[in-house]
Amino acid sequence: MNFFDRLHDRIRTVDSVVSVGLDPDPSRIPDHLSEYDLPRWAFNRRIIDATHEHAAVFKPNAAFYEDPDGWRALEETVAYAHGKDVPVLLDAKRADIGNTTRQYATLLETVDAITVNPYMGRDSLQPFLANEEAGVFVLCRTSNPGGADLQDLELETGEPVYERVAALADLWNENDNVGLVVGATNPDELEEIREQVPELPFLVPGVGAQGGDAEAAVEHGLADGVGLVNSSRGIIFAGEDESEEFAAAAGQAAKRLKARLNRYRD
Ligand SMILES: O=c1ccn([C@@H]2O[C@H](COP(=O)(O)O)[C@@H](O)[C@H]2O)c(=O)[nH]1
Repeated sequence: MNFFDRLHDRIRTVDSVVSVGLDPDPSRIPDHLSEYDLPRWAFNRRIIDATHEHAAVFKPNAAFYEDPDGWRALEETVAYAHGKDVPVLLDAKRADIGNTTRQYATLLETVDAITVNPYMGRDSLQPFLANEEAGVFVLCRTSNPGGADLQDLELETGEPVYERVAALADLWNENDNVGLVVGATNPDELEEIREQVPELPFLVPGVGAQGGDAEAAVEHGLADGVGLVNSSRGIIFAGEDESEEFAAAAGQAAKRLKARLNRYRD
């Protein structure tokens, strides 16, 4: 079954478009979890237990796992999320020349969807796009302030780079498996890009810790009800608590975000 069909079902089951970001910053993991072999996995397991009923997906960012223990923690995390029937979207922002990108695309044997970087063009994305079962989210207009440096540049046609990326992603969507990453910190661009590509689901990061616009994220992020609004630190570190209560705080934060976003869903 295609990723976006599975996502559609998951959104309906939990009545939620919340993407729970699993970014277990080692400097913020409660001290009492340091006694575990894999503290990041111990942390994630508790977060998953507390939040899964509000999660349309879990979104681990690869940056928090790129070391030997980290990859083990990620594997455990993905298997545990799948055990709770929650799809996993790896925020990896990959793509490279042919043989390298073919290797990157093997990540899709483990996770359900991935974020990719369009900077190197179509051939760098081909092995991801060819995977009909997986979701492929192309970075389009990112949530960080410096996203404007390149993405807002005007091409000779007058269109900004992010619009060209959206148009290309629409062309690349031959297997109905492509989405876009558009930040909630750019509500005008969100609206503009939604008008341009009405059928592509968006992953919208930037609500919560980055202060993005939750209403615009829902209003423009969803295509036929399918799309994701991500919060990472705003959920997983909601408690700032050294006791086991940190997980309960994360569960409450995920529930609150779900309710807030649902106010804007049709
Ligand atoms: O444009 C982008 C693309 C990706 N991200 C990632 O999403 C989360 C956001 O974390 P918060 O703690 O909710 O700010 C993180 O993994 C980013 O790398 C993004 O923020 N913006």
